[in-house]
Amino acid sequence: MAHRCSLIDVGNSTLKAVTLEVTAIEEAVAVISPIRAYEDIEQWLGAQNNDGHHHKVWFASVRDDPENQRIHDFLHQHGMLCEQVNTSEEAFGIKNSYAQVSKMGVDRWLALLGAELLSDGDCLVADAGTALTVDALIDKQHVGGWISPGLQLAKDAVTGNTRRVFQDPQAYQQLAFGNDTEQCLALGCMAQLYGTLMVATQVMQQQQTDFTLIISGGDAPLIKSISNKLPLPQSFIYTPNIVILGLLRFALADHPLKSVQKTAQSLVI
Ligand SMILES: Nc1ncnc2c1ncn2[C@@H]1O[C@H](COP(=O)(O)OP(=O)(O)OP(=O)(O)O)[C@@H](O)[C@H]1O
Ligand SMILES: CC(C)(CO)[C@@H](O)C(=O)NCCC(=O)O
Repeated sequence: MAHRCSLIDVGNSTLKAVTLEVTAIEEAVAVISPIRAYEDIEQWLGAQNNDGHHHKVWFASVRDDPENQRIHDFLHQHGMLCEQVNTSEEAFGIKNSYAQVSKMGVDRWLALLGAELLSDGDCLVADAGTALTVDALIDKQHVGGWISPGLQLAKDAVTGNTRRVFQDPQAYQQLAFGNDTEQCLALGCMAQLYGTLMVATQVMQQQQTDFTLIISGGDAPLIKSISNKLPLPQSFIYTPNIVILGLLRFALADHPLKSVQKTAQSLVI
């Protein structure tokens, strides 16, 4: 019999949530109404749960406990089972490199676990969200990573600490020099984002030549739009939300890896 489960990724700026219909026969999964706004989560969860069927929620968050507790309390009040996923030393055969694993953001850990659903071999996982994180995975071992400002944060850092630099909301999809303030700032911060990816690729190449670069997060479409101008590895993949794919592994932990990979490829959120 089919049952439902929901996956919730509480990021620094936005929340992403999706409900899956899991069928026992084909182990296929259908997506139901994804959302992005933290304020909408209670109404959304209420709507997912109104058929009275068994409903489990897999939840990961990089926010503070009071914000997480609010979601836990709501789920508890509505009789929904909730499993919070945290960063660990090892999961699904993938090993963490942190000496203190609890310090690593669960979004980075889930990105590494999700990467295996898109690429069978070694990979460099970039999540271009509020922060830009890059993490390297070789032979199922997390080698290490970087945390740097995301595109919007980088622009805010400059305008927040200067008097005469301003930004506009326009997306500049080019690798070029600018000719006015807003354009110089936008193109400069984009170049910083691309530069981080290019240097990460070079550092990875010192250890492994055959790997896939996976680019995810809210700014992945912008990076994709000029990827033909970047010296990136031969093999690269764009995916909207790799953190949700990490959660999918836990939700479908008893399904064969191949069918979870198939689900991951059809999961657009
Ligand atoms: N519809 C959108 N809503 C919010 N941000 C968007 C949207 N489309 C693109 N962006 C870009 O995505 C970035 C935020 O990415 P994302 O939504 O992945 O962040 P997040 O999950 O809150 O952050 P993080 O992954 O660091 O926790 C912003 O810097 C912005 O430039
Ligand atoms: C780096 C961010 C902010 C990226 O979302 C998150 O993963 C986080 O809060 N990390 C904690 C520090 C660490 O990962 O080492």
